[in-house]
Amino acid sequence: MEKTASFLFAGTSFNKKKYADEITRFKEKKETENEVDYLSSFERVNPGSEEVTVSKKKRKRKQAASEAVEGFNVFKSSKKALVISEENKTDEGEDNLSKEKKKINLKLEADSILRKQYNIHVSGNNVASPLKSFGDLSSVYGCESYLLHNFAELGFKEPTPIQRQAIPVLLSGRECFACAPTGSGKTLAFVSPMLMKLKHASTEGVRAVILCPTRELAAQTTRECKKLAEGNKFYIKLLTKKLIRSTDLTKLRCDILISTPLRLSSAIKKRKLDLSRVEYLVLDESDKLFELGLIKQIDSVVKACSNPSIIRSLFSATLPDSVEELARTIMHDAVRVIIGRKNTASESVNQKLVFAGTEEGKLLALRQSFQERENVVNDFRAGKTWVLIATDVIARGMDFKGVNCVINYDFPDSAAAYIHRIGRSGRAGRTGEAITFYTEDDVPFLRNIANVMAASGCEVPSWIMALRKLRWKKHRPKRESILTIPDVAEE
Ligand SMILES: Nc1ncnc2c1ncn2[C@@H]1O[C@H](COP(=O)(O)OP(=O)(O)OP(=O)(O)O)[C@@H](O)[C@H]1O
Repeated sequence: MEKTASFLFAGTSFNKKKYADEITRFKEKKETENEVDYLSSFERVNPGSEEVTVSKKKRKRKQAASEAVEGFNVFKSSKKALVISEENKTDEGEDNLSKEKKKINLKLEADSILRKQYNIHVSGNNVASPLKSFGDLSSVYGCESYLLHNFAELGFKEPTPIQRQAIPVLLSGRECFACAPTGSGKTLAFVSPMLMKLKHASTEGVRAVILCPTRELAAQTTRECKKLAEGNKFYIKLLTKKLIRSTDLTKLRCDILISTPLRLSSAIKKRKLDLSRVEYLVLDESDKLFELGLIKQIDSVVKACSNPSIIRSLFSATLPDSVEELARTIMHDAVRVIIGRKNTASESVNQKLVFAGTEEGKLLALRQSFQERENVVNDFRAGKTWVLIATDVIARGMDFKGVNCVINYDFPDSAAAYIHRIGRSGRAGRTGEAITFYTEDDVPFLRNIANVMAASGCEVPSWIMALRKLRWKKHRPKRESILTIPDVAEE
């Protein structure tokens, strides 16, 4: 396993003279336009200063990344690239060579068009072609019919953009960093290639591991895996306390094991769970998993998955540069897949900011937002909508189909927290709404949310955009216990 930090973009030298026309075309769409970097820029603010600084290293890497856009470097540095050897310099050889070259160019062009159509941005060498349809899975990759049947049963007609690109990348045996909006079908994007590659049920040991930051998400992912694997006898297991107590983990036979980092790392340590045969490791909501509290456990899982040909992948709707840098130290020749603009909120969520003034004002504003919204009340009465009062524990990954509005009662702690919270609505192509209450205490941090809103096309008052960007600080509201039933005296 390599330990350098830069192999993702290694070998991306580029003949600028030769591809001058293409460079001009691609320059119109610089990498910086594709990535909204507020997540990383917050982390790069010098402590004690309010100015955002962009390091030289970052600029250099961005430059390298922008040169690794769809196709050109692929052609240039591909192992399959055409090398005119002495033997090939015969007429016949050159003829074959130019035919082959033409074929490759046509394929690259078709890939490029498809990626543009679905807002897919890739970096890396020899990136597999995006899927034109789910049908490509059987015609190109020999997918068994049960999986396509399951897609149809679940009502999935077309692959979503992340599925179009991440599935072929993983099927071609490459490691992958993937960043795509909330609710855009990332689960299927990492589960399907696993099912296709694992083919038949395990006879011994654990073959694939999916790590999720919360127990609720791990349970949901297990359900999704089982739905997709229906018709094939895979052993898909959620690592629960019960499983740990009732099973000899040294003999666990499992195709896909889903767990939270703490549970898995303790099973490795205390119950001698062997992960040396694991062929696939997915870190879902990877930026959360790479946060300080979990990093030790992730490290022990990554170490335990010692199979040298393991394929690791990272999926999230938010992927700060710091996480990519860290992940790059463990990943090999990874492909980076970004859908739309990196670290942006889902465009199908209509986001609003509501000034509530004070803590008490928030409760009033909450009540008002329901009194004003007759339809919502009617829908609620009819059981069409429901209210879920939640903390950040279910802010990530949870897929509740009926949720059409998220209210951020307390201001989120980070842009990532905001993006994931509001992403509980507006999923799988449906529209949603997000309302964020803010008080006087929150005003210094408003600009951070406003940036996310503006980047996903929502209107933001110009005075908010004129505020200074500030490093995000945790500032928990201080309040008495609250009642959702109005006081009689208030009426
Ligand atoms: N190809 C598809 N066509 C239609 N719906 C799909 C497709 N793939 C997945 N879905 C549905 O989209 C919804 C969201 O998928 P999923 O939970 O995987 O999103 P996600 O990208 O992981 O979101 P988050 O970042 O919030 O975790 C699910 O209800 C899933 O069943």
